[in-house]
Amino acid sequence: MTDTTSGTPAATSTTSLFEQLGGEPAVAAVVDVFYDKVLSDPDLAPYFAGVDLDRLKQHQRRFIGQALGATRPYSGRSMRKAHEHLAITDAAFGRVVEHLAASLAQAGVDEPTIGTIAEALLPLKPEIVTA
Ligand code: HEM
Repeated sequence: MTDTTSGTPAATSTTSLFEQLGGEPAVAAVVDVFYDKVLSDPDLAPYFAGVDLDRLKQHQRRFIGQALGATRPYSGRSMRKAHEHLAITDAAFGRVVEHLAASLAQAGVDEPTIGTIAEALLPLKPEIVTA
Protein backbone atom coordinates (compact mmCIF):
# COMPACT_ATOMS: atom_id res chain seq x y z
CA MET A 1 0.00 0.00 0.00
CA THR A 2 1.27 3.46 -0.86
CA ASP A 3 0.06 6.82 0.35
CA THR A 4 -0.48 8.51 -3.02
CA THR A 5 -0.61 12.03 -1.60
CA SER A 6 2.97 11.93 -0.28
CA GLY A 7 4.36 8.87 -2.03
CA THR A 8 5.36 7.44 1.35
CA PRO A 9 5.11 3.66 1.74
CA ALA A 10 2.66 2.64 4.45
CA ALA A 11 5.18 0.46 6.31
CA THR A 12 7.78 3.01 7.42
CA SER A 13 9.46 3.15 10.79
CA THR A 14 6.60 5.37 11.95
CA THR A 15 4.14 2.50 11.45
CA SER A 16 3.97 0.43 14.63
CA LEU A 17 4.31 -3.33 14.60
CA PHE A 18 0.72 -3.34 15.85
CA GLU A 19 -0.52 -1.63 12.68
CA GLN A 20 1.71 -3.73 10.42
CA LEU A 21 0.25 -6.87 11.93
CA GLY A 22 -3.31 -5.71 11.21
CA GLY A 23 -4.40 -3.95 14.39
CA GLU A 24 -6.86 -5.18 16.99
CA PRO A 25 -8.55 -7.97 14.96
CA ALA A 26 -5.20 -9.49 14.01
CA VAL A 27 -3.92 -9.36 17.59
CA ALA A 28 -7.18 -10.92 18.84
CA ALA A 29 -6.76 -13.76 16.33
CA VAL A 30 -3.15 -14.36 17.43
CA VAL A 31 -4.21 -14.43 21.08
CA ASP A 32 -6.95 -17.01 20.33
CA VAL A 33 -4.51 -19.28 18.49
CA PHE A 34 -1.94 -18.77 21.26
CA TYR A 35 -4.30 -19.92 24.05
CA ASP A 36 -5.45 -22.90 21.96
CA LYS A 37 -1.81 -23.99 21.84
CA VAL A 38 -1.13 -23.26 25.51
CA LEU A 39 -4.24 -25.08 26.75
CA SER A 40 -3.49 -28.08 24.48
CA ASP A 41 -0.03 -28.36 26.04
CA PRO A 42 -0.25 -30.82 28.95
CA ASP A 43 2.70 -29.13 30.69
CA LEU A 44 0.97 -25.74 30.67
CA ALA A 45 -2.77 -26.41 30.94
CA PRO A 46 -2.68 -26.99 34.74
CA TYR A 47 -1.49 -23.42 35.31
CA PHE A 48 -4.73 -22.18 33.73
CA ALA A 49 -7.17 -24.34 35.69
CA GLY A 50 -10.03 -22.19 36.97
CA VAL A 51 -8.84 -19.05 35.15
CA ASP A 52 -11.50 -16.90 33.47
CA LEU A 53 -10.23 -17.24 29.90
CA ASP A 54 -12.31 -14.45 28.38
CA ARG A 55 -10.91 -11.99 30.88
CA LEU A 56 -7.39 -13.33 30.42
CA LYS A 57 -7.61 -13.05 26.62
CA GLN A 58 -8.90 -9.50 26.96
CA HIS A 59 -5.87 -8.57 29.09
CA GLN A 60 -3.48 -10.43 26.83
CA ARG A 61 -4.80 -8.60 23.74
CA ARG A 62 -4.15 -5.29 25.46
CA PHE A 63 -0.77 -6.37 26.77
CA ILE A 64 0.52 -7.70 23.44
CA GLY A 65 -1.06 -4.77 21.62
CA GLN A 66 0.82 -2.33 23.81
CA ALA A 67 4.06 -4.29 23.41
CA LEU A 68 3.61 -3.95 19.63
CA GLY A 69 3.04 -0.22 19.83
CA ALA A 70 -0.74 0.17 20.00
CA THR A 71 -1.85 3.39 21.61
CA ARG A 72 -4.53 1.83 23.81
CA PRO A 73 -2.77 1.20 27.13
CA TYR A 74 -2.61 -2.04 29.10
CA SER A 75 -4.39 -1.57 32.42
CA GLY A 76 -4.11 -5.02 34.01
CA ARG A 77 -1.97 -6.16 36.90
CA SER A 78 1.82 -5.97 36.77
CA MET A 79 3.48 -9.11 35.43
CA ARG A 80 4.76 -9.92 38.94
CA LYS A 81 1.33 -9.52 40.58
CA ALA A 82 -0.43 -11.53 37.84
CA HIS A 83 1.92 -14.52 38.09
CA GLU A 84 3.41 -14.68 41.59
CA HIS A 85 0.86 -17.23 42.91
CA LEU A 86 1.48 -19.66 40.02
CA ALA A 87 4.99 -21.05 40.75
CA ILE A 88 5.90 -20.81 37.05
CA THR A 89 9.07 -22.66 36.03
CA ASP A 90 11.75 -21.56 33.62
CA ALA A 91 10.72 -24.38 31.26
CA ALA A 92 7.06 -23.30 31.31
CA PHE A 93 8.09 -19.74 30.46
CA GLY A 94 10.13 -21.00 27.51
CA ARG A 95 7.24 -23.06 26.20
CA VAL A 96 4.80 -20.15 26.46
CA VAL A 97 7.16 -17.94 24.46
CA GLU A 98 7.52 -20.76 21.88
CA HIS A 99 3.73 -21.02 21.54
CA LEU A 100 3.47 -17.25 21.13
CA ALA A 101 6.17 -17.28 18.43
CA ALA A 102 4.39 -20.12 16.61
CA SER A 103 1.07 -18.24 16.81
CA LEU A 104 2.66 -15.11 15.36
CA ALA A 105 4.29 -17.17 12.58
CA GLN A 106 0.91 -18.71 11.79
CA ALA A 107 -0.52 -15.19 11.48
CA GLY A 108 2.13 -14.40 8.86
CA VAL A 109 4.53 -12.38 11.01
CA ASP A 110 8.08 -12.69 9.67
CA GLU A 111 10.94 -14.24 11.66
CA PRO A 112 12.88 -11.03 12.38
CA THR A 113 9.74 -9.41 13.78
CA ILE A 114 8.99 -12.47 15.92
CA GLY A 115 12.56 -12.25 17.20
CA THR A 116 12.03 -8.61 18.13
CA ILE A 117 8.84 -9.48 20.02
CA ALA A 118 10.44 -12.44 21.82
CA GLU A 119 13.38 -10.25 22.86
CA ALA A 120 10.99 -7.66 24.21
CA LEU A 121 9.35 -10.32 26.41
CA LEU A 122 12.56 -11.80 27.78
CA PRO A 123 13.18 -9.05 30.39
CA LEU A 124 9.81 -10.02 31.95
CA LYS A 125 11.11 -13.47 32.83
CA PRO A 126 12.41 -12.62 36.33
CA GLU A 127 8.99 -11.19 37.21
CA ILE A 128 7.05 -14.19 35.88
CA VAL A 129 9.23 -17.18 36.81
CA THR A 130 9.09 -17.83 40.55
CA ALA A 131 9.63 -21.59 40.83
C1 HEM B 1 5.98 -13.63 28.02
C2 HEM B 1 5.38 -14.12 28.97
C3 HEM B 1 4.02 -13.74 29.53
C4 HEM B 1 3.24 -12.63 29.38
C5 HEM B 1 3.53 -11.39 28.55
C6 HEM B 1 2.03 -12.83 30.16
C7 HEM B 1 0.99 -11.93 30.27
C8 HEM B 1 -0.10 -12.07 31.09
C9 HEM B 1 -1.16 -11.11 31.27
C10 HEM B 1 -1.22 -9.76 30.56
C11 HEM B 1 -2.03 -11.59 32.17
C12 HEM B 1 -3.29 -10.91 32.71
C13 HEM B 1 -2.96 -10.14 33.96
C14 HEM B 1 -4.22 -9.64 34.67
O1 HEM B 1 -5.21 -10.36 34.71
O2 HEM B 1 -4.20 -8.53 35.22
C15 HEM B 1 -1.55 -12.92 32.55
C16 HEM B 1 -2.18 -13.76 33.43
C17 HEM B 1 -1.87 -15.10 33.59
N1 HEM B 1 -0.76 -15.73 33.08
FE1 HEM B 1 0.68 -14.90 31.95
N2 HEM B 1 2.11 -14.05 30.76
C18 HEM B 1 3.30 -14.64 30.41
C19 HEM B 1 3.77 -15.87 30.78
C20 HEM B 1 3.01 -16.81 31.46
C21 HEM B 1 3.44 -18.18 31.72
C22 HEM B 1 4.82 -18.73 31.37
C23 HEM B 1 2.39 -18.79 32.36
C24 HEM B 1 2.25 -20.20 32.86
C25 HEM B 1 2.95 -21.21 32.43
C26 HEM B 1 1.31 -17.80 32.51
C27 HEM B 1 0.11 -18.03 33.11
C28 HEM B 1 -0.83 -17.06 33.41
C29 HEM B 1 -2.05 -17.32 34.18
C30 HEM B 1 -2.51 -18.66 34.73
C31 HEM B 1 -2.70 -16.08 34.29
C32 HEM B 1 -4.03 -15.78 35.01
C33 HEM B 1 -3.72 -15.51 36.47
C34 HEM B 1 -5.00 -15.26 37.25
O3 HEM B 1 -5.90 -14.58 36.76
O4 HEM B 1 -5.05 -15.73 38.40
N3 HEM B 1 1.73 -16.62 31.95
N4 HEM B 1 -0.38 -13.17 31.88
